[in-house]
Amino acid sequence: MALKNQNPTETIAWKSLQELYQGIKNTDMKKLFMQDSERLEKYSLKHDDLSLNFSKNRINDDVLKSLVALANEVDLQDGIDKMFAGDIINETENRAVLHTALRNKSGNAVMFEGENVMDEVNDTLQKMKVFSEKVISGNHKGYSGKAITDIVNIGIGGSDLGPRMVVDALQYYKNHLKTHFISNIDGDHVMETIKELDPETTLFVIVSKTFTTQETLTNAETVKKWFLSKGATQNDIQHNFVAVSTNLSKVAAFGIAENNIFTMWDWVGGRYSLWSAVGLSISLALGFDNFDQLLTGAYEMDEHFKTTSFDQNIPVTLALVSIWYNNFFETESEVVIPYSQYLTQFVPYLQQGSMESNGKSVDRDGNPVDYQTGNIIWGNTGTNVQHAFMQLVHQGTKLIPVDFIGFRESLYGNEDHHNKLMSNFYAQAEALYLGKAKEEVHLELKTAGQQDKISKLLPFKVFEGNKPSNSFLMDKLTPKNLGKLIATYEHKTFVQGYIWNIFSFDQFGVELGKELAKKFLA
Ligand SMILES: O=P(O)(O)OC[C@H]1O[C@H](O)[C@H](O)[C@@H](O)[C@@H]1O
Repeated sequence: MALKNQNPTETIAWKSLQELYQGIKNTDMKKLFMQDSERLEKYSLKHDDLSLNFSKNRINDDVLKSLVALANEVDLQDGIDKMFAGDIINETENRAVLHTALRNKSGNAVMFEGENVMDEVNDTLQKMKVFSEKVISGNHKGYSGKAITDIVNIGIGGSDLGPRMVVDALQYYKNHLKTHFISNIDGDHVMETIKELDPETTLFVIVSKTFTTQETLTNAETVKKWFLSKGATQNDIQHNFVAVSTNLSKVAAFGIAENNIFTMWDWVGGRYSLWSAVGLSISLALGFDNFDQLLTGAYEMDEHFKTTSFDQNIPVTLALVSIWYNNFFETESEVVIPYSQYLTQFVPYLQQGSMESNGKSVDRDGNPVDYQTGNIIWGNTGTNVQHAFMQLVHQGTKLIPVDFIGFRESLYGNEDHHNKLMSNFYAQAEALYLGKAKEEVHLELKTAGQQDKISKLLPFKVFEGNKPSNSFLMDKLTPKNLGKLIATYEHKTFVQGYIWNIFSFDQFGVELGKELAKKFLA
């Protein structure tokens, strides 16, 4: 069944949010904290060791109630249920959206077109497990009989960003296999990556849902030529090349043996596909058990998302608060700052997930929307960003809500570093919230004996404050916690797209450039 079609701006809740916005837009959050001694506790949500503190936002109980009322008025629960049930909610492509089935650990069936998709999902997972174990143990040999030492993932977009990010984020858990990612059509990318590789001991994983993507096919052909030029034969391809795709005939035409194809399905969107065989590089690099833990974490977040009331629901709250700024404060972007160097690739990954999903300007009826949809997502890791772009967030003219992501423990246990890292994590949220008033700056300069400079320097040293942020905290960066975090943002994206009354699961906006590039090439 199709998703409901409801212009969010015509709801009663939207109107009351507009009124509430007028009342609260300039309210100092310090005042809100003073008025309610339980604010921090009330505006924090927990799921196992993951907590979300969203108290430093320009919201109060009335705003939250109206945001939840908005979700109810557009019948968000119906949308959630339809997604999990395998309804054709990707209507423009006539597809179900079932990435949640890929991590369904409940043991329950997920029916699509009269069949339980879990049978095929589990078969593919089993195939990934067996294959990964064979490669890791050295039992799977390259064409000349040597064990594999290097894995090269060739894919782009969702067939690159997810596996690349997870392998990088969880490198602490990695085995001896070296992993490389080739995505760009830029020939220097492929040449730079393969120059040190030994064709005898390298396994190429070609990942393309459609197997028609120009970048991936060009890179795969280049790599195949290189492989064949190094003394390998056509028949050797079966030992050193595998593919992940829905397009079995195209993969076969490339020369990859049927047994070396890992299937995926139309109901998995590219940007939601790391949980499928698209995650083969993850399972190879980290071992299948770690991949499975990633799935478990995502599954646990799915359960939370599906069954928790909206006012206690982490992805829903995150989405609603984001809509509050995007549509009422008219902020344009959100910055995401993980305090872990391991999460360097997290924002590029989120950018595709969020911006390719919700960068739409017609509603589910095909009419232009007259309100803002997809946010611009950007960011990088703390503390690096404090020495780069945070100046603009603290003192620039734009209001930019921030998501901070931190961990209570580091992986190597270096307390000195971790304490310093986390003191910065807390300090940034606090600085954005508190700011620094004129009086404070005045006193500071006076105490420093710089009275003569006060009149000149004071305005430059003032921090307006009252800038919003959410803070995520988890115990440690584990495969399971990463799975939860990714699923949280996936569901946030879904909720936003649902409320904005747009289709989040197509991406026609990428096509025009592709078509024109073909013309230019000709
Ligand atoms: O996996 P593929 O079919 O090669 O697609 C790779 C990527 O390219 C497309 O243009 C889309 O924008 C992405 O959503 C997709 O992930």
